[in-house]
Amino acid sequence: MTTQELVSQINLKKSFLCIGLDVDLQKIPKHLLQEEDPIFEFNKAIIDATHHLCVAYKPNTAFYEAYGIKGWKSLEKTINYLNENHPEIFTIADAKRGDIGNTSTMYAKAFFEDLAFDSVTVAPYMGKDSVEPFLAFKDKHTIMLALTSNEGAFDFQTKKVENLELYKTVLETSKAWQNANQLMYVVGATKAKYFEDIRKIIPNSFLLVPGVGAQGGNLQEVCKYGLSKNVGLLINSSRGIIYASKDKNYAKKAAEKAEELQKQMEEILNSNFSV
Ligand SMILES: O=C(O)c1cc(=O)[nH]c(=O)n1[C@@H]1O[C@H](COP(=O)(O)O)[C@@H](O)[C@H]1O
Repeated sequence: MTTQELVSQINLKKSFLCIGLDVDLQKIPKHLLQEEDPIFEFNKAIIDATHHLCVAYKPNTAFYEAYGIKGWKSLEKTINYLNENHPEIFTIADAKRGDIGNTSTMYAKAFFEDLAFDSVTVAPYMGKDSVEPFLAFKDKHTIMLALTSNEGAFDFQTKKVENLELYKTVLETSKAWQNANQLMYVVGATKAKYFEDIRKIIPNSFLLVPGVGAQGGNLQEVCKYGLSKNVGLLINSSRGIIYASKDKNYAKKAAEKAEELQKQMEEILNSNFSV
Protein backbone atom coordinates (compact mmCIF):
# COMPACT_ATOMS: atom_id res chain seq x y z
CA MET A 1 0.00 0.00 0.00
CA THR A 2 1.31 3.47 -0.82
CA THR A 3 1.38 6.28 1.73
CA GLN A 4 -1.15 8.17 -0.37
CA GLU A 5 -3.57 5.23 -0.20
CA LEU A 6 -3.17 5.15 3.57
CA VAL A 7 -3.90 8.88 3.79
CA SER A 8 -7.01 8.40 1.63
CA GLN A 9 -8.28 5.70 4.01
CA ILE A 10 -7.69 7.98 6.99
CA ASN A 11 -9.72 10.73 5.35
CA LEU A 12 -12.46 8.33 4.31
CA LYS A 13 -12.86 6.63 7.68
CA LYS A 14 -12.09 9.71 9.77
CA SER A 15 -9.76 7.52 11.74
CA PHE A 16 -6.04 7.01 12.21
CA LEU A 17 -6.51 4.13 14.61
CA CYS A 18 -4.34 1.02 14.53
CA ILE A 19 -5.58 -1.97 16.50
CA GLY A 20 -2.91 -4.17 18.03
CA LEU A 21 -3.60 -7.87 17.72
CA ASP A 22 -1.50 -9.00 20.69
CA VAL A 23 -3.32 -12.23 21.45
CA ASP A 24 -2.65 -13.93 24.77
CA LEU A 25 -4.47 -17.25 25.30
CA GLN A 26 -4.71 -16.44 29.02
CA LYS A 27 -6.74 -13.33 28.25
CA ILE A 28 -9.19 -14.37 25.54
CA PRO A 29 -12.70 -15.67 26.32
CA LYS A 30 -12.54 -19.28 27.55
CA HIS A 31 -15.05 -20.67 25.04
CA LEU A 32 -12.61 -19.91 22.19
CA LEU A 33 -10.07 -22.36 23.59
CA GLN A 34 -12.22 -25.23 22.24
CA GLU A 35 -11.65 -23.98 18.68
CA GLU A 36 -8.95 -25.54 16.52
CA ASP A 37 -7.22 -22.15 16.15
CA PRO A 38 -8.38 -19.91 19.03
CA ILE A 39 -5.98 -17.08 18.13
CA PHE A 40 -7.25 -16.82 14.57
CA GLU A 41 -10.92 -17.10 15.66
CA PHE A 42 -10.33 -14.30 18.16
CA ASN A 43 -8.62 -12.08 15.55
CA LYS A 44 -11.28 -12.78 12.92
CA ALA A 45 -14.07 -11.71 15.30
CA ILE A 46 -12.15 -8.57 16.33
CA ILE A 47 -11.44 -7.67 12.68
CA ASP A 48 -15.03 -8.30 11.59
CA ALA A 49 -16.31 -6.03 14.38
CA THR A 50 -13.76 -3.20 14.07
CA HIS A 51 -12.43 -2.91 10.49
CA HIS A 52 -14.67 0.08 9.68
CA LEU A 53 -13.28 2.02 12.66
CA CYS A 54 -9.54 1.66 12.05
CA VAL A 55 -7.07 1.96 9.18
CA ALA A 56 -4.44 -0.50 10.40
CA TYR A 57 -3.89 -3.69 12.37
CA LYS A 58 -0.64 -4.53 14.11
CA PRO A 59 -0.07 -8.10 15.25
CA ASN A 60 2.99 -8.19 17.49
CA THR A 61 4.80 -11.33 16.34
CA ALA A 62 5.95 -12.21 19.89
CA PHE A 63 2.38 -13.17 20.74
CA TYR A 64 2.41 -15.70 17.87
CA GLU A 65 6.01 -16.90 18.10
CA ALA A 66 5.34 -17.80 21.75
CA TYR A 67 3.04 -20.61 20.53
CA GLY A 68 5.54 -22.10 18.08
CA ILE A 69 4.49 -23.38 14.67
CA LYS A 70 0.79 -23.16 15.60
CA GLY A 71 1.22 -19.49 16.51
CA TRP A 72 3.01 -18.72 13.24
CA LYS A 73 0.16 -20.44 11.39
CA SER A 74 -2.35 -18.21 13.24
CA LEU A 75 -0.32 -15.15 12.17
CA GLU A 76 -0.33 -16.33 8.55
CA LYS A 77 -4.10 -16.94 8.62
CA THR A 78 -4.64 -13.49 10.14
CA ILE A 79 -2.64 -11.60 7.51
CA ASN A 80 -4.23 -13.64 4.71
CA TYR A 81 -7.69 -12.93 6.12
CA LEU A 82 -6.92 -9.21 6.18
CA ASN A 83 -5.42 -9.14 2.68
CA GLU A 84 -8.27 -11.15 1.16
CA ASN A 85 -11.16 -9.37 2.89
CA HIS A 86 -9.80 -5.90 3.66
CA PRO A 87 -7.08 -4.95 1.18
CA GLU A 88 -7.70 -1.29 2.12
CA ILE A 89 -6.28 -1.92 5.61
CA PHE A 90 -2.61 -1.11 6.34
CA THR A 91 -0.92 -4.06 8.00
CA ILE A 92 2.05 -3.91 10.37
CA ALA A 93 4.17 -6.88 11.41
CA ASP A 94 5.48 -5.70 14.75
CA ALA A 95 8.62 -7.82 14.79
CA LYS A 96 11.33 -5.27 15.69
CA ARG A 97 13.95 -6.88 13.44
CA GLY A 98 17.25 -5.60 11.99
CA ASP A 99 20.56 -7.43 11.43
CA ILE A 100 23.51 -7.46 9.02
CA GLY A 101 22.43 -6.84 5.43
CA ASN A 102 21.89 -10.34 4.06
CA THR A 103 20.00 -11.36 7.21
CA SER A 104 17.79 -8.27 7.07
CA THR A 105 16.94 -9.17 3.47
CA MET A 106 15.66 -12.53 4.72
CA TYR A 107 13.61 -10.85 7.46
CA ALA A 108 12.17 -8.51 4.84
CA LYS A 109 11.26 -11.45 2.60
CA ALA A 110 9.59 -13.21 5.54
CA PHE A 111 7.30 -10.28 6.31
CA PHE A 112 6.84 -8.63 2.90
CA GLU A 113 6.76 -11.65 0.58
CA ASP A 114 5.91 -14.79 2.51
CA LEU A 115 3.48 -13.02 4.87
CA ALA A 116 2.60 -10.06 2.60
CA PHE A 117 2.49 -7.38 5.30
CA ASP A 118 2.60 -3.71 4.23
CA SER A 119 5.17 -2.85 6.88
CA VAL A 120 7.47 -4.17 9.57
CA THR A 121 8.93 -2.60 12.68
CA VAL A 122 12.73 -2.45 12.74
CA ALA A 123 15.30 -1.51 15.40
CA PRO A 124 17.88 1.05 14.14
CA TYR A 125 20.74 0.02 16.41
CA MET A 126 22.78 -1.78 13.72
CA GLY A 127 22.59 1.18 11.35
CA LYS A 128 22.05 1.94 7.68
CA ASP A 129 23.04 -1.39 6.12
CA SER A 130 20.69 -3.23 8.51
CA VAL A 131 17.67 -1.10 7.54
CA GLU A 132 18.15 -0.43 3.81
CA PRO A 133 17.40 -4.07 2.83
CA PHE A 134 13.85 -3.52 4.16
CA LEU A 135 13.59 -0.24 2.23
CA ALA A 136 14.49 -2.00 -1.01
CA PHE A 137 10.96 -3.47 -1.18
CA LYS A 138 8.76 -1.19 -3.27
CA ASP A 139 5.49 0.06 -1.75
CA LYS A 140 6.43 -1.52 1.58
CA HIS A 141 7.19 0.50 4.69
CA THR A 142 9.84 0.19 7.35
CA ILE A 143 8.79 1.49 10.74
CA MET A 144 11.90 2.30 12.70
CA LEU A 145 12.03 2.68 16.48
CA ALA A 146 12.83 6.30 17.35
CA LEU A 147 11.59 7.11 20.85
CA THR A 148 9.80 4.18 22.43
CA SER A 149 6.95 4.24 24.94
CA ASN A 150 8.67 2.33 27.74
CA GLU A 151 10.67 3.64 30.70
CA GLY A 152 13.87 2.13 29.28
CA ALA A 153 13.67 4.64 26.40
CA PHE A 154 15.58 6.99 28.73
CA ASP A 155 18.49 4.52 29.08
CA PHE A 156 19.86 5.18 25.59
CA GLN A 157 17.42 6.97 23.28
CA THR A 158 17.38 10.35 25.03
CA LYS A 159 21.08 10.29 25.95
CA LYS A 160 23.27 12.78 24.12
CA VAL A 161 25.94 11.46 21.79
CA GLU A 162 28.15 14.22 20.34
CA ASN A 163 25.72 16.73 21.82
CA LEU A 164 22.56 15.35 20.20
CA GLU A 165 20.01 12.98 21.71
CA LEU A 166 20.37 9.54 20.18
CA TYR A 167 16.76 9.38 18.96
CA LYS A 168 17.31 12.69 17.12
CA THR A 169 20.47 11.29 15.50
CA VAL A 170 18.42 8.26 14.37
CA LEU A 171 15.78 10.53 12.81
CA GLU A 172 18.26 12.93 11.23
CA THR A 173 20.64 10.28 9.86
CA SER A 174 17.95 8.02 8.43
CA LYS A 175 16.55 10.83 6.26
CA ALA A 176 19.53 10.36 3.92
CA TRP A 177 19.11 6.61 3.47
CA GLN A 178 18.10 5.02 0.19
CA ASN A 179 14.28 5.04 -0.23
CA ALA A 180 13.89 7.03 3.00
CA ASN A 181 10.42 8.05 1.81
CA GLN A 182 9.34 4.52 2.78
CA LEU A 183 10.41 5.08 6.40
CA MET A 184 7.97 5.59 9.23
CA TYR A 185 8.97 5.95 12.89
CA VAL A 186 7.77 4.65 16.25
CA VAL A 187 7.26 7.31 18.89
CA GLY A 188 5.49 6.34 22.11
CA ALA A 189 2.32 8.15 23.15
CA THR A 190 3.84 8.39 26.63
CA LYS A 191 6.45 10.75 25.16
CA ALA A 192 3.96 13.42 24.01
CA LYS A 193 6.16 16.37 25.03
CA TYR A 194 8.82 15.25 22.52
CA PHE A 195 6.59 15.46 19.45
CA GLU A 196 7.23 19.14 18.83
CA ASP A 197 10.99 18.53 18.50
CA ILE A 198 10.44 15.37 16.45
CA ARG A 199 8.24 17.18 13.93
CA LYS A 200 11.01 19.76 13.42
CA ILE A 201 13.25 16.94 12.12
CA ILE A 202 10.67 14.86 10.25
CA PRO A 203 7.71 17.17 9.53
CA ASN A 204 5.81 14.82 7.24
CA SER A 205 6.81 11.23 8.04
CA PHE A 206 4.20 8.87 9.40
CA LEU A 207 4.58 8.04 13.08
CA LEU A 208 3.32 4.82 14.64
CA VAL A 209 2.32 5.81 18.14
CA PRO A 210 1.75 3.00 20.64
CA GLY A 211 1.00 3.57 24.30
CA VAL A 212 -2.54 4.94 24.24
CA GLY A 213 -4.80 2.93 26.55
CA ALA A 214 -3.05 0.39 28.77
CA GLN A 215 0.20 2.42 28.98
CA GLY A 216 -1.58 5.68 29.80
CA GLY A 217 -0.70 7.81 26.73
CA ASN A 218 -3.11 10.57 25.74
CA LEU A 219 -4.47 10.99 22.21
CA GLN A 220 -5.09 14.75 22.40
CA GLU A 221 -1.60 15.44 23.79
CA VAL A 222 0.00 13.41 20.97
CA CYS A 223 -2.04 15.21 18.32
CA LYS A 224 -1.16 18.67 19.60
CA TYR A 225 2.27 18.49 17.91
CA GLY A 226 2.20 15.06 16.26
CA LEU A 227 -0.15 15.82 13.37
CA SER A 228 1.44 16.61 10.02
CA LYS A 229 -0.14 18.05 6.90
CA ASN A 230 -0.97 14.47 5.81
CA VAL A 231 -2.23 13.57 9.31
CA GLY A 232 0.94 11.49 9.67
CA LEU A 233 -0.14 9.49 12.70
CA LEU A 234 -1.18 5.91 13.34
CA ILE A 235 -2.27 5.60 16.94
CA ASN A 236 -2.09 2.06 18.26
CA SER A 237 -4.02 0.52 21.08
CA SER A 238 -3.82 -3.23 21.74
CA ARG A 239 -4.97 -4.38 25.22
CA GLY A 240 -7.22 -1.36 25.70
CA ILE A 241 -9.35 -2.51 22.76
CA ILE A 242 -9.06 -6.26 22.29
CA TYR A 243 -9.50 -7.18 25.96
CA ALA A 244 -12.41 -4.85 26.66
CA SER A 245 -14.41 -7.91 27.75
CA LYS A 246 -13.75 -11.59 28.49
CA ASP A 247 -17.38 -12.55 27.75
CA LYS A 248 -18.93 -13.89 24.57
CA ASN A 249 -19.66 -10.31 23.50
CA TYR A 250 -15.92 -9.46 23.46
CA ALA A 251 -15.87 -8.36 19.81
CA LYS A 252 -18.78 -5.95 20.32
CA LYS A 253 -17.09 -4.50 23.41
CA ALA A 254 -13.82 -4.14 21.49
CA ALA A 255 -15.69 -2.25 18.76
CA GLU A 256 -17.16 0.08 21.40
CA LYS A 257 -13.66 0.88 22.69
CA ALA A 258 -12.38 1.37 19.14
CA GLU A 259 -15.29 3.65 18.35
CA GLU A 260 -14.53 5.82 21.39
CA LEU A 261 -11.06 6.49 19.98
CA GLN A 262 -12.32 6.86 16.40
CA LYS A 263 -14.85 9.50 17.48
CA GLN A 264 -12.12 11.48 19.22
CA MET A 265 -10.00 11.20 16.06
CA GLU A 266 -12.89 12.39 13.90
CA GLU A 267 -13.24 15.45 16.11
CA ILE A 268 -9.49 16.15 15.91
CA LEU A 269 -9.47 15.74 12.11
CA ASN A 270 -12.50 17.98 11.69
CA SER A 271 -10.99 20.75 13.79
CA ASN A 272 -7.49 20.53 12.23
CA PHE A 273 -8.21 19.83 8.59
CA SER A 274 -11.46 21.69 7.88
CA VAL A 275 -11.58 23.25 4.40
O1 LIG B 1 6.74 -0.97 18.08
C1 LIG B 1 5.74 -0.97 18.80
O2 LIG B 1 4.64 -1.19 18.34
C2 LIG B 1 5.89 -0.56 20.20
C3 LIG B 1 6.86 0.39 20.47
C4 LIG B 1 6.87 1.04 21.70
O3 LIG B 1 7.62 1.97 21.91
N1 LIG B 1 5.97 0.67 22.63
C5 LIG B 1 5.04 -0.31 22.42
O4 LIG B 1 4.23 -0.56 23.32
N2 LIG B 1 5.03 -0.99 21.23
C6 LIG B 1 4.09 -2.11 20.99
O5 LIG B 1 2.76 -1.59 20.94
C7 LIG B 1 1.86 -2.47 21.60
C8 LIG B 1 1.26 -1.74 22.78
O6 LIG B 1 0.25 -2.50 23.37
P1 LIG B 1 -0.78 -1.93 24.46
O7 LIG B 1 0.04 -1.30 25.53
O8 LIG B 1 -1.49 -3.19 24.92
O9 LIG B 1 -1.69 -0.97 23.76
C9 LIG B 1 2.67 -3.72 21.94
O10 LIG B 1 2.59 -4.62 20.87
C10 LIG B 1 4.08 -3.19 22.07
O11 LIG B 1 5.06 -4.17 21.78
